[in-house]
Amino acid sequence: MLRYDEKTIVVKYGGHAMGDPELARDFAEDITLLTLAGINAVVVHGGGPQIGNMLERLNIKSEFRDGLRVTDRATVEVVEMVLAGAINKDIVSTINAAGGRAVGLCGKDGRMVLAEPLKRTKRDPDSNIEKVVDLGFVGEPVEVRRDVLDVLARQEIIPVIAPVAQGADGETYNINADTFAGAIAGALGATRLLFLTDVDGVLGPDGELIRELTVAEARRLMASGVISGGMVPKVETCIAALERGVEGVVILNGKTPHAVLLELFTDGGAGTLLKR
Ligand SMILES: Nc1ncnc2c1ncn2[C@@H]1O[C@H](COP(=O)(O)OP(=O)(O)O)[C@@H](O)[C@H]1O
Ligand SMILES: CC(=O)N[C@@H](CCC(=O)OP(=O)(O)O)C(=O)O
Repeated sequence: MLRYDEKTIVVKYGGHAMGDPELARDFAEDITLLTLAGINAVVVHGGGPQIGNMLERLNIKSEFRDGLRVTDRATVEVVEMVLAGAINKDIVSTINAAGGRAVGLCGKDGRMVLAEPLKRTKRDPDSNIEKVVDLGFVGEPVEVRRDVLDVLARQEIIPVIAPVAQGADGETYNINADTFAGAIAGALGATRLLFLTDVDGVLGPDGELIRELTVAEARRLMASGVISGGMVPKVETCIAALERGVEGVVILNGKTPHAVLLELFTDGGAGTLLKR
């Protein structure tokens, strides 16, 4: 349940939670209401399935490794077009229609987020040597400047942010939206970080919803493969956010009408609450 002194809430709106116009209106109304109530609501969105559709229409093959899209130059162009273009403006329009004032941004705007190429290594099972996994233009946020968001918050303008950012090398990087949302929440000192996805939360080995999950349990479920695919970067981000001091980190179903208000204003909340 939301406390009176909580001011900044970051909501990650996943690509799988989008698509239904009625649910999109509910989401926009929830975000607008939070802002009217004096809360700085910040939206970070994804769009993985929508990028996939566009790549398919353009006949560009795409593959994921451990939940991240391998991103070559042609792919990053499409990623920026779909995320910072179509999806970002769609969410801005829906919030504006609900009576809020939204501004669409990506990490490049105002040099909000500086990206570095993601360095990920994996142990080769045959040789037992750590090898660098090359994901191309996949980035990680290494610096976040909050001043652009502070200016907007003072005017009660809702930032809607696409997870695309520039590197010091001037290149455009594709950042996993969960990771990006975690970095924004950390920089803002947000008290809550909500992940809206297409499942009720983290599901256990028998498909049951886990209402509360400690960091140690989450790590066990990732190691055993119960948590896999796109849920991995989400849970890893939750753990990092908890370590950075974000108090409430929740994964919930964005396909539930008014999921955000339900989570914040009912006793039991919804979805999976991650705890230290
Ligand atoms: N243990 C798990 N519990 C819930 N979902 C899981 C689990 N393991 C893997 N997943 C997958 O993770 C998906 C959510 O991640 P993702 O597809 O990246 O969503 P989003 O687009 O919202 O970020 C679920 O739809 C499900 O297929
Ligand atoms: C590096 C990487 O994988 N980037 C993601 C960015 C979008 C995203 O994360 O969208 P969802 O939240 O809807 O999954 C991608 O290209 O799909």
